[in-house]
Amino acid sequence: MEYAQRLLGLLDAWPVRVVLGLTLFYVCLRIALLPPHRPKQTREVANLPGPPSPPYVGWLIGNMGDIAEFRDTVMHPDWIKMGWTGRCQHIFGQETIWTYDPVAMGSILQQADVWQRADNTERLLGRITGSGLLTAKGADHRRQRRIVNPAFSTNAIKAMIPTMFDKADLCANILGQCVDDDSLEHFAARYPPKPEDRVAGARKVDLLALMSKLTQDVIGAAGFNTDLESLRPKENALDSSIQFMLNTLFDDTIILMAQNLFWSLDKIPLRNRRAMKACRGVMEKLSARLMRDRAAQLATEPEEADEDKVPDMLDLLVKANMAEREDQRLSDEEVRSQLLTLLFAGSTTTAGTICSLLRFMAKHPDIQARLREEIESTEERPNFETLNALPLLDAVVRETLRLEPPASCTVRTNVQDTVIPLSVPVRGRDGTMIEKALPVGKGSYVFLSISSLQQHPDVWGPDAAEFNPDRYKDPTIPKMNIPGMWGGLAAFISGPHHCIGFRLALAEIKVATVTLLRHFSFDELPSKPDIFIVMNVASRPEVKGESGGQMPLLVRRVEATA
Ligand code: HEM
Repeated sequence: MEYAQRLLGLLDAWPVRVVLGLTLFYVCLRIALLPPHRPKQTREVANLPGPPSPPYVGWLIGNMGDIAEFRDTVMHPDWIKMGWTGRCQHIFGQETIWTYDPVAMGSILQQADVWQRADNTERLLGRITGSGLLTAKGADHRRQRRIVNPAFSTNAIKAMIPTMFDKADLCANILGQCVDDDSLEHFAARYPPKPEDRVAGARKVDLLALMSKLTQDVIGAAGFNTDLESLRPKENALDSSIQFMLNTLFDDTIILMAQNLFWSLDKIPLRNRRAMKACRGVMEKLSARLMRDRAAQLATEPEEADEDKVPDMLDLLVKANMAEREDQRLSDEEVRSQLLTLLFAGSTTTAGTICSLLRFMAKHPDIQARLREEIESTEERPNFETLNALPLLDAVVRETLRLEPPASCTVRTNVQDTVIPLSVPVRGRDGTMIEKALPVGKGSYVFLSISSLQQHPDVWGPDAAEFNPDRYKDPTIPKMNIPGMWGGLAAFISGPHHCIGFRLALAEIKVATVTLLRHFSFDELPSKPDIFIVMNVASRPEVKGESGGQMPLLVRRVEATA
């Protein structure tokens, strides 16, 4: 009794109260924020190699420190050395398995019914695009994909090439004005040039801004037969809302991740949340107008006039909206979401890739000169076949997508206990080898690191980290079978969710490169800003010390350099 009274007496001391209060708060927080589901951890997963969690705050922040430090490649180089498959910890004790073993990745991506997109990825994408292809699952996904597929066939892409050149020419005109004329300086660069970047006959230009406008207009014109008017040297609501959203999306990374894990935090009105809502509002208004106009047009068009016409994306979507058979029909909401998905997924990824490619050209003037020579050896507007027959252009696009893929990773979670096949054995924490298969419990998160696979020296040679388009002359490269759709790369992944727009993207990147390199040369800025790629919805270039996405390069007219 006396002992209990002495213990209670201790509560009068304020340090004891503070410690007890904090402990109680921590316990309540852990209970309130328990992740939605915890996978059953198998012995083999527990034994996977991986970085230790930091002391004291391990449960709270996991290995986020390492992840944040390497936002561009996503996987910390020290982790890569630990094994092709391993495990790390996200915030709030969320365990994540990583792999860049090509056999494991291929098997996971192929079994889309067992391995689905992770809820948190879907929730984030769903806020932007609604219930389109990027978020649909199972039978819904198969139905949506079947309906949209014809708009991405080789024939459909061939028919889009002239439109792509029209838009690329318009883009080149604006770029020309930016180079020649001070009046467009505000349009050309996000930040004014430093004194050393003011070079006669050349201009600092933010190519990300321009390429984003170009790729939006290409989707508008080629996919929806509509001028979205992003490529105008004036404010455009669609472009501004997309850029504002992308620039704010990862403002509060930890809170955003927490919101994606816990529904209870979803209502915090962060700036990025408001930006997402505003952007979705602009895109929805636009898609409602597109649907209304096309439905009216289809209703008045005589049926037989359609015979030779390759249907565009909007045709297919609006017709599916009117279809009588349920397995061929898309609801109003699904059509709207599909439009948002195509507009969004189709522009951010491709714009980033064109920027990366131009920067590689700026860093490697010798390759830029060789590529320009190849481009000048062909006609002004090469057709689909000729575009694909330019070997250096193909190798440069491949090398760009290898080193800076717009989606540097993707995450999957399994709906049942299963086994992941491995082609590269892993040494476990206890020193034993995990050889051919990794049993995993239902609800595991697996992080598929596209970048790590695409930059591994065992696959691409000792100079894997370097930009070297000539590596593809060696027929033994890549040295492993990569689970991908094109060029021996994983950039467009494989399986039922592989990128539906990969042919369109490749054609668009090539058309833009041919047009821009014919007329302009690209150099790094003399002030040598530290440009790095950050994870966003799609990877995005930024400059150290400056806010928002941008790709500033020094641009001059080719005639001026001759
Ligand atoms: C360089 C450009 C591009 C790259 C590297 C790229 C990459 C990818 C990747 C990796 C995925 C799989 C995402 C996942 O499941 O985790 C994907 C899906 C998708 N992409 Fe692309 N993409 C590009 C351009 C485009 C374009 C131009 C469009 C359309 C106009 C597009 C539309 C889509 C759609 C709709 C999906 C969802 C497919 C499904 O789940 O069935 N992408 N893309």
